[in-house]
Amino acid sequence: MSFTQQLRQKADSIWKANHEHPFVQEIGAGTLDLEAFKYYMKQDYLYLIEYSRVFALGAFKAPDLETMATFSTYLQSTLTEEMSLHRSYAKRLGITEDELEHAQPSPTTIAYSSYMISEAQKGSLAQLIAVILPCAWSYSEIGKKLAEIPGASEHAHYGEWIQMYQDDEFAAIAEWLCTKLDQLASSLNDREQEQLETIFITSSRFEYLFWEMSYHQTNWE
Ligand SMILES: Cc1ncc(CN)c(N)n1
Repeated sequence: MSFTQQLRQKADSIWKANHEHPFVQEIGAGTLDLEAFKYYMKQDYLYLIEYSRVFALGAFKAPDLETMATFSTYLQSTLTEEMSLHRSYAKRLGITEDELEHAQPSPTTIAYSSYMISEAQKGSLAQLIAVILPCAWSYSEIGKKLAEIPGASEHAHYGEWIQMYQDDEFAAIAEWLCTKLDQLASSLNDREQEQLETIFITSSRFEYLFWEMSYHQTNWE
C-alpha cells in the first residue's frame, strides 16, 4: 500500500464523519438550508484565498521546474475555476463581491487557514503537501459520491457545486499531490513520516470542523 493510501486509511473514521456530516448529506439530498450554504460560501472563499497561497508556496519550494509549473497551474485553477464557482453562486444568491471578499472570518476559518499557512511556511515540501492533501482529496471523494445520487448534480442550488467537485480535472489535483507525497515520503525516516501523518490527520479534522461551522453558521458571537 502506498504512503498516501496508508494516510487515507489512518484518517478513515474522520473522513467517514466528513462524508456523513449533515451539511454534506443535505447538499446531496438538496435539502440544505440556503442560509447555511451562503454562510459556507463566504467562509470558503476566505479559506480558498489562503489555500491558494499554499500552492504559491509550493511553487516556491519546488525542487524542479516541472513541480513548480504544476503548483502554479493549480494556483491558477483555484483562483479562477474553483473560486469562480463561489463568485457565480454569490451573484445568484445575492452576496455582493465586497461581502464575499471581506466577510468576517470565523474562528474555524482563521484556525484552519493559519494552520495550513504555518505548516506550509515552516515545513518541507512534503509537509506542505500533507497539509493540503485532505482538502483536495476529500472534496473530490465527496463530489464523486454525491454525483451518484440520482438528480443531485442537476439540483437548482447545489448541482453546480457537485459538478465542480466530481470532475476528473478536480480529482487530478489530489492524484498529483498523492504521487508527489509518495515520492517524497519514500526517502523519509519513521519520525518524519509520522509528522506527515499528524499533519494529514489535523487537516482532516479541520475539514470536519469546517462542515460543522458552516452547518451551524458559527462565528465569534
Ligand atoms: C474547507 C475546504 N476544504 C477544501 C476545499 C477544496 N478545495 C474547499 N473548497 N474548502
